[in-house]
Amino acid sequence: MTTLEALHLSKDYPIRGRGLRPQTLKAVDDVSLLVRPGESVALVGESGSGKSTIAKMLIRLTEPTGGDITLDGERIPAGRRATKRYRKRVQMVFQDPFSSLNPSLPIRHQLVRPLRIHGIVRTRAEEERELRRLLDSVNLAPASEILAKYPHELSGGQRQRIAIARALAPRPEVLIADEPVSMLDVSIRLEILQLLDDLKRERNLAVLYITHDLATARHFSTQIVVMRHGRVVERGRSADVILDPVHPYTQLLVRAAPDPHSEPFQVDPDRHLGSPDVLVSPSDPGPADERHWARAWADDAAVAELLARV
Ligand SMILES: Nc1ncnc2c1ncn2[C@@H]1O[C@H](COP(=O)(O)OP(=O)(O)OP(=O)(O)O)[C@@H](O)[C@H]1O
Repeated sequence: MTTLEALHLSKDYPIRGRGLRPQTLKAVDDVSLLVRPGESVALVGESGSGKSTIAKMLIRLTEPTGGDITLDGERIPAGRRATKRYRKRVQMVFQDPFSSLNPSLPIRHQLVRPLRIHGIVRTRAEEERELRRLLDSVNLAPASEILAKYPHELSGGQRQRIAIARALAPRPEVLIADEPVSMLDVSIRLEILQLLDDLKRERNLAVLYITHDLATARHFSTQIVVMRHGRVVERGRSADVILDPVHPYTQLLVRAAPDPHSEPFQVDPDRHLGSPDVLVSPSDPGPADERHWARAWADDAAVAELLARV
């Protein structure tokens, strides 16, 4: 199975400065990461710290300014074919299931496409079998009903399950999950994170989990990497980073995190996750306004469309 490694990754964006001279923003500055099979690494940090830029570089949507990305120690050559082979192995789950699925296509179409593009199925019979297997793996049933639906006919949680099934379709070895539950209702966030965790174990996936949420980062990840202003300020075993943070910024994040022991946190009573800190704060940002959806749709849909093609 596959280990994903980022070595001294950096990304500069040109920005308009005050003077005439062009300036650059170091969105990511010398970041190294290692994600092993069967392991989840959480990338945490405040908004603008560079987490999504790292995800975009790792899925090869953005070219790094410097550094390398390797799979099992091998650098990925440039070019469309190599990118397609890479994306068969490294898949992404986006933040917003309301926008990452094409609203005008039935679910069947959205799942069949990656199966065909990556040569997973050859015959109609194989296609049907694989579609059912995919839906089964994300706990969605009955298959024939779900496959005939359009995204707007599904709930947010169901849509994110479909997005996860689509990411699993090429049978990837690495999954990048960029804030996979932050747009969902608080009541279903844990279910989706638990699903990702189960899939990681069953399929020995290497998972990079990008989040603002320290509690779920700790519970669902082996390692936590803390970013600030494009740089890694602290990393280590999840429990160590949360319980004994060394860097003042991590200490601040931990102090600012909602207290999982105080009301009104919610937990799914049917799940015994073994840790009181796997709770979700209802004060987290919920669904945003209409304009936000429109903007988010434009972004995520374009990216998901691009990934489906290559
Ligand atoms: N295409 C771009 N052009 C210029 N600047 C960009 C671009 N994309 C991101 N940035 C800047 O890079 C920095 C890092 O952004 P990034 O989206 O990676 O942060 P983030 O940690 O993922 O934030 P969030 O949690 O809000 O998604 C920010 O200052 C952002 O404004």
